[in-house]
Amino acid sequence: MTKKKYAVTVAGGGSTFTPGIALMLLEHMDRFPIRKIMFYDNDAERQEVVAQACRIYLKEHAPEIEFGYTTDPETAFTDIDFVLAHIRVGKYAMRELDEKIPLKYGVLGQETCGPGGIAYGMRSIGGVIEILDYMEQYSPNAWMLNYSNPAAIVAEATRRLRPDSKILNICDMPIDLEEKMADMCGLSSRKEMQVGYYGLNHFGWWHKIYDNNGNDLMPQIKEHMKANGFADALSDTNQHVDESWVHTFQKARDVYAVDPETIPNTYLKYYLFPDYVVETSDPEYTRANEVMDGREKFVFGECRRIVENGTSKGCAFEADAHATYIVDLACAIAENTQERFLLIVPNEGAVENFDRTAMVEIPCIVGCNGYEKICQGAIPQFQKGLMEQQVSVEKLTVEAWIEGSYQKLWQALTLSKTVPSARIAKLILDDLIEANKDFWPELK
Ligand SMILES: NC(=O)c1ccc[n+]([C@@H]2O[C@H](COP(=O)([O-])OP(=O)(O)OC[C@H]3O[C@@H](n4cnc5c(N)ncnc54)[C@H](O)[C@@H]3O)[C@@H](O)[C@H]2O)c1
Ligand SMILES: O=P(O)(O)OC[C@H]1O[C@H](O[C@H]2[C@H](O)[C@@H](O)[C@@H](O)O[C@@H]2CO)[C@H](O)[C@@H](O)[C@@H]1O
Ligand SMILES: [Mn+2]
Repeated sequence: MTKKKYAVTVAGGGSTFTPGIALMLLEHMDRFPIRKIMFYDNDAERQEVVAQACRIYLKEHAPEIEFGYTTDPETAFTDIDFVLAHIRVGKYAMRELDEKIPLKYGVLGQETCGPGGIAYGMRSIGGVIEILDYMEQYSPNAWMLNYSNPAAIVAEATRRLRPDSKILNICDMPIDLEEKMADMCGLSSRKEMQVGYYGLNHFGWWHKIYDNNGNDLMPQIKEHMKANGFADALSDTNQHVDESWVHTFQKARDVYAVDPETIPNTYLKYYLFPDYVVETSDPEYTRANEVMDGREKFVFGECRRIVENGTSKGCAFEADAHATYIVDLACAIAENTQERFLLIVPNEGAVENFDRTAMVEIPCIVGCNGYEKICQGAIPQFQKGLMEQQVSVEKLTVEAWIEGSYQKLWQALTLSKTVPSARIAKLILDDLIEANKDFWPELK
């Protein structure tokens, strides 16, 4: 029997991740056959560069795949099976402001955490909902696999505004960290482990890790965490080589020390050590600058070279190894594989002693009808306390966006563990409003 072939739209066609994901899709055609790839972006000029290069690559490596790119929603979303969504509303220029504005007031500046994450959330909600609506209008049976950030706020917004939509919100940070933990245990892949995990996106903990024979791997992993955090297991791929990421993996040792019973997500450093993050930040040169000078220059330079040469031969692009989870997830839906993934889903009792309406990141089993949650039981007081504060920040942000409420956004910023007072929260908020006037709803 011939296997069904799928049509995929990449939303955020001009993303720095698009070439790596396109190459990765080609590498996995044996298990996820593709008949059409379409790129969609609302920045025609930016997308053009990436798309022209990918067109050449695809023609040379998979000419049987129909390829197109567009800024027209109907063309982008008609006759498709999956939307892979990685948009960045406001692009790096706004990420830079998200990071630099809080630093002016001695508060950390980060893409998805603290005030920067809240500001980015206020921009992303509308963009992601718009794409979801296009997908439902033109391909009502399609699924959206969303990894546009800040995933926690985007997921809460989709829960509130589009509760019945076919969208799975997922993050690749736990995947990367699980690969590192598998490496610490001498396993060749995270797929040789079964994990228990609970939290919010970029705010969670592993509480159980077994190998496929049921042996407890936590003692071994804890030894590594105690000594060097995740730094013992730096990936041998070319990802995360930037110094700032290496520091993050090392700093996980101190984050782990706060609760040695669990293994923390690296993002907890922003909430548990915000003073350290501020002290080690350069307010003139943040991660956005690093990415613009590094990944963005590299990707766009390489795309332009392919177009100039008229061939992709000798190009430096590689399939994004970490992104294979996207194919795993698409296959789980398309072929009912019932594979386990950490997804960001409505709690509804899966974390027993936590807000039922929270969007939690927990293991789920995925098949053709969506996901089933795996209960994680009751969580300890420390994690519960932190999560209650952070989930309230995320919920208030979404409420502020829906209601156009200045008051609620001020409360969200004030409640963030990264912000010292309501006074500082207000100063940051007023600067963010000015910077985001082209993107946020008007706040009253
Ligand atoms: N969840 C995860 O684990 C994970 C991992 C990596 C990256 N990401 C996310 O992927 C996204 C892309 O990251 P990047 O660094 O490549 O950014 P990028 O700026 O290079 O690409 C984003 C693209 O989205 C486009 N865009 C913005 N708003 C849009 C809209 N409303 N409709 C259509 N297109 C729109 C931009 O024009 C741009 O081309 C970000 O949201 C990032 O945070 C998530
Ligand atoms: O600062 P950036 O733009 O380099 O990265 C921010 C993103 O970091 C995480 O994603 C990593 C991922 O963990 C890794 O496996 C690989 O694919 O690179 C990604 C980007 O560096 C995080 O999960 C994302 O949400 C962030 O956007
Ligand atoms: Mn993430």
